[in-house]
Amino acid sequence: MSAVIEADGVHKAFGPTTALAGASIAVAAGEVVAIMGPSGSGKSTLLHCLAGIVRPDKGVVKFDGRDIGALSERQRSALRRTRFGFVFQFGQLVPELTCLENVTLPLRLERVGGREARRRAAEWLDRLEVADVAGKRPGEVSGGQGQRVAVARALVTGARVVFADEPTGALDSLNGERVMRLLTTAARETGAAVILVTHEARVAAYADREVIVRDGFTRDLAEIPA
Ligand SMILES: Nc1ncnc2c1ncn2[C@@H]1O[C@H](COP(=O)(O)OP(=O)(O)OP(=O)(O)O)[C@@H](O)[C@H]1O
Repeated sequence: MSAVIEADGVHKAFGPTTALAGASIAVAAGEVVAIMGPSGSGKSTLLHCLAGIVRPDKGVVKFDGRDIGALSERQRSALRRTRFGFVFQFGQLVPELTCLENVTLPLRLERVGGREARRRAAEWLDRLEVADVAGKRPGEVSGGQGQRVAVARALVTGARVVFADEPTGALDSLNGERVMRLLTTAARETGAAVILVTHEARVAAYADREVIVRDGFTRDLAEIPA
């Protein structure tokens, strides 16, 4: 498998707390991987290391075969903006902007012209079945609609990797499943890899593979004897 993103032997401590103690993972283009494990086991820290938000104390993170630890902060920030998409538990949409404007934002940051950015954003809202909320502000839409707008924003730039940290954590099961169905379908169509942190087996069921983090170590579920 040729990985689009991978971590090898990643260690990270916050003061006296060891969050990761040798975590490794490799995810291919178009693959959806669920990271599961007990609370405090290091799942979010692993996601943040893969996304170049947190710098590991030891170990390597590679995107497209390149060590992202060797990049400057500015280069890593450009990588996050242009190649990575993010969906968190609470959409983190900009409340003052309409849903359409929220989705155009990453394109405008890349200097895509206004008309083209609006066209592409509208297309993504449509794919995520939220075209009808384009003109509304995030405070005027439901939790499920807001998360679908957040998924559109994550994918609109042609992200190669989508990082989703408990993307359905604040939703009821029906809305959670709809978000997962649309996210995974869109990712498989575009060839984006999805790294999904979740507590819920029902959500992880949308992934191709599960990786378990326990006490800062990773284990591929396929490697654990039944
Ligand atoms: N910025 C930080 N400063 C100090 N300690 C931190 C920080 N981030 C994480 N930790 C600690 O590192 C460990 C792993 O945290 P992390 O958030 O990665 O776990 P998690 O598996 O995502 O947990 P949860 O499922 O509860 O969200 C925990 O003991 C946590 O308290």
